[in-house]
Amino acid sequence: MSAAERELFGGRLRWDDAFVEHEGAVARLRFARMAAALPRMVGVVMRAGWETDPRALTGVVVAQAGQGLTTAFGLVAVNGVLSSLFADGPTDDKLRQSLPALALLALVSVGMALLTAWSTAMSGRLEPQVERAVSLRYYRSVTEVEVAATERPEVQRHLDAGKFGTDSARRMLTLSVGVANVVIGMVAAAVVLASLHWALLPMLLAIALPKAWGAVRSARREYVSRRHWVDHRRAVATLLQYLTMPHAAGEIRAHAAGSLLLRGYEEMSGLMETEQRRLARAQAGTDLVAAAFSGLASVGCYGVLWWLLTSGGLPMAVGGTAVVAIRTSTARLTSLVQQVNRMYEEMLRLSDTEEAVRVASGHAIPRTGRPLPAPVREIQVRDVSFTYPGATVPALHRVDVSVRRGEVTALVGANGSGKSTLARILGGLLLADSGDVWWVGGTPEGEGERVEVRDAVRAEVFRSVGMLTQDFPTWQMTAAANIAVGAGDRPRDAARLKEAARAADVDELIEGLPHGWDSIVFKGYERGVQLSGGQWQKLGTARSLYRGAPFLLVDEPTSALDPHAEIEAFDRLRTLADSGVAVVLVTHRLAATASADHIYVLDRGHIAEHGTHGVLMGRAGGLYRGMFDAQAAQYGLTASVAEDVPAPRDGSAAQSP
Ligand SMILES: Nc1ncnc2c1ncn2[C@@H]1O[C@H](COP(=O)(O)OP(=O)(O)OP(=O)(O)O)[C@@H](O)[C@H]1O
Repeated sequence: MSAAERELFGGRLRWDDAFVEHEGAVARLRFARMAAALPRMVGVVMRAGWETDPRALTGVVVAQAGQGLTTAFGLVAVNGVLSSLFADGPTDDKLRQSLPALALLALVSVGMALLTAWSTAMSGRLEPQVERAVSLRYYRSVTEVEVAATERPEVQRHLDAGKFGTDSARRMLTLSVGVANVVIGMVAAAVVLASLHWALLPMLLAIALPKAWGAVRSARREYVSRRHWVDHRRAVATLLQYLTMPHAAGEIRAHAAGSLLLRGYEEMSGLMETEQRRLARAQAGTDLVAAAFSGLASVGCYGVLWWLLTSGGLPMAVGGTAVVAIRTSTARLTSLVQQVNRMYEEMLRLSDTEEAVRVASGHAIPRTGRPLPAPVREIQVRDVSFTYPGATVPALHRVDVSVRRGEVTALVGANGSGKSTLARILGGLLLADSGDVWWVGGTPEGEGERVEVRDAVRAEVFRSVGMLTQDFPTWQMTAAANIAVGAGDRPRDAARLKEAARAADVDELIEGLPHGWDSIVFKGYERGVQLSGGQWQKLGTARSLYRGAPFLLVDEPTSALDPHAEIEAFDRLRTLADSGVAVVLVTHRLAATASADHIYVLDRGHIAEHGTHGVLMGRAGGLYRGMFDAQAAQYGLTASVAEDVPAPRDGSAAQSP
């Protein structure tokens, strides 16, 4: 382990053997399993090819088969030429007799060139399509995985490992075509050889086997090494990424973080070089052993040929053809070994992608279920507990919360008390470990039918929720796209886009940008501009409003806004609630919660208090009052002044859970 590894990542970044074993990676490496998996993986690639461009795939297959046949004809022609030349008689006659076979040889060369060109054109057309098909399958299944499942390290590792196999599909196709080409050629040569003399075939195999063994052994060694070093490799790549990230540029210079990162890179990549050296040495050793056995087999092969010729078991012409076939087959073999070696590695990566798709579908968000009541009146969280995978303490413990349309519900509490987790439970992103989350229908006057979120059509749940998370994504796309991405399941509606931007007070800003709505809100692009933190937050709010959902979950929506903008933003949320939307507001700004209809105070995953602002302030020694007074004191307000904040709309009593 390097010093940088300890300093920056707290310890050794290597997958241990037990984990790799547990993941089944080593089991998958066994030769027999790999040999069995090869046709399946080639099948995956071929199926993707057939689904995207059947004509191109047919073209490739026909061209390959044609090349094999052409090779066989070539050897027959060589045999014909040699038989004519070795026959008794005057040289002129022998040459004349060999002319038809020579003409066939010329024809074979032309045919081979045409078929190679056709195969190149067809596989060039097919390869990118196969890569796209496999990538789409992988990324589609990854985006359908339950959020909670993505938090589990064993699922995350599978999904991560699968990423590397998407372009392997393309390379697998190229290699499959190459290998098929060589194999067909060799099979053709083998058939011709076997028909000349049965003993020639085992000789060819004896030359081939040691090289194949060496190739598989080296590929396997490299794969195991790559699995062990995957975290380390990712960490090194991250260090380099930081160096060029625009938002890290300031710290990299002002805090000299750049020197620290570069030192880390130098040390850690040095360690990887040591591993590369080890692999190269091991590979050289394996190659030597394989070459030695293959060489011995070649000597034996030519010895047998010699004996056959001298003992009269083989005519001279057939011996000549055999030498040509062995020479070309050995050249083909070298290319085969190189390609199989690469194919084996690509196959391992592709099988990681296949495994990721399988794991992802095992944790996919269900597509079916009960439809939500229409209209939904409120969400009732009942006795809900939730622990993040790998955590020892529950993030939520036996929580009861009701969120109604037409009201602002505030969630407050110390850092880590569970507010964001509760918001994600409300939004259907996380499913409770125990307890229920009911989506209740009806009108303000009366409760209707109810559906538990696990049984519901989740797509309908997502359609009913707009959300602005604390760390919402800032897409490197246009301002318009950054809002429209709030409803990726609908065609873009320009009028509603403008309306959402106006409601979030960001319309004038966008229209004033050099390229207006088409400005890319990321510097570095030709139409790129840089937005401030507060401007981004307004854009994020516009995105959640564009969703137009009856439930709006906003997590610290004003943390980057100036005081005036903040007051306006909270006023707008109030207006939105008055229009019938359920607004769930997660915030530390307690001045803003004063006008909320209901406030839940979380403490280490429990609901410690709930009620209106007025009532919670009436609880001497209460958590809410303590937090509010602490904030008021920062502004130099006395308790009596602080109590002058707007009164809640109703006078409901404080309730304790
Ligand atoms: N993805 C996660 N994986 C594991 N634990 C998590 C994850 N997200 C949050 N936690 C843990 O769950 C607890 C509740 O976190 P949560 O983000 O809900 O708190 P919060 O009240 O929103 O905090 P803050 O005010 O700091 O945003 C914390 O102990 C936190 O460390």
